[in-house]
Amino acid sequence: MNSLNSADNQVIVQGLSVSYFQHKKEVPALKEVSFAIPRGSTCALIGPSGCGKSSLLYVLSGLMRPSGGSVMVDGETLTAPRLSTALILQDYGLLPWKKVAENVGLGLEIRGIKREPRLDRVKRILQEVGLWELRNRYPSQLSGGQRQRVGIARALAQEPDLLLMDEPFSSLDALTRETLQEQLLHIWKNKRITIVMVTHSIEEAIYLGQQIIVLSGSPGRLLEVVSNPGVGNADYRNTPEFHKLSTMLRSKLSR
Ligand SMILES: Nc1ncnc2c1ncn2[C@@H]1O[C@H](COP(=O)(O)OP(=O)(O)OP(=O)(O)O)[C@@H](O)[C@H]1O
Repeated sequence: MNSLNSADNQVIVQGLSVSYFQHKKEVPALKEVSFAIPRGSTCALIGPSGCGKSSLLYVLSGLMRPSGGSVMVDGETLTAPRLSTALILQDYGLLPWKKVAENVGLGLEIRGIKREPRLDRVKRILQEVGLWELRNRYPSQLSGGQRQRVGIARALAQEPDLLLMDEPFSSLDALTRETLQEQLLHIWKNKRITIVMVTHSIEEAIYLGQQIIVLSGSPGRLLEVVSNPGVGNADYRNTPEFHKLSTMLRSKLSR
């Protein structure tokens, strides 16, 4: 694991605990978790259902406050959402009454970016993710994979330096999922933004996460930070290294 204090880290999580309150009773979701995420790297969060992966992502987004410990992003303690952090939720959060291009430009509109530069940026992003032809469709007229790409395009339109994704490809069929995983790697290689994703899939975590944060069962504690330098290598899925990691993570999570 890289040093928690290194200036190369964009995100530093230290002694982080998260609790919910139900009927005035504290329900711990995460307990004293510490790790760091280097700038421009990819990180996958895995662990059993209910171990606090989504809660951790919400805290990293600044939308949820921890009950203990701290999160630093770019050297500053996070106390509110940052403009350059984008969060993609499981249902993509698209507005059904707005067309693809309007959905992608939504965040920019909310931030008061003028029509002309906004439309320029939306066009560029839609072309980048191969959605320009579909710009006038409504979300209901798209496939699940296309909808997910609109969600990604909307996040990229913000020009984030930190992209947080909660199980981004979980509802997609295997082939569409692999295509989008490739596309995400392509975006990451071009833009070198920091990407943190929650996933239930061990294979997805290995394919996409240069660092894999493994959490134990509820309340989630840090079990291990696995370094995975093969991410982005050609044909990584078919390498012995990939299969070895997959066996290792499977055995860790089944204990
Ligand atoms: N709003 C809430 N109120 C009370 N408890 C909650 C709330 N949201 C989540 N929890 C609890 O906190 C714990 C962590 O939930 P979280 O959704 O972060 O886990 P997760 O690892 O993302 O789960 P999954 O893999 O099933 O999506 C769970 O025990 C869950 O029941």
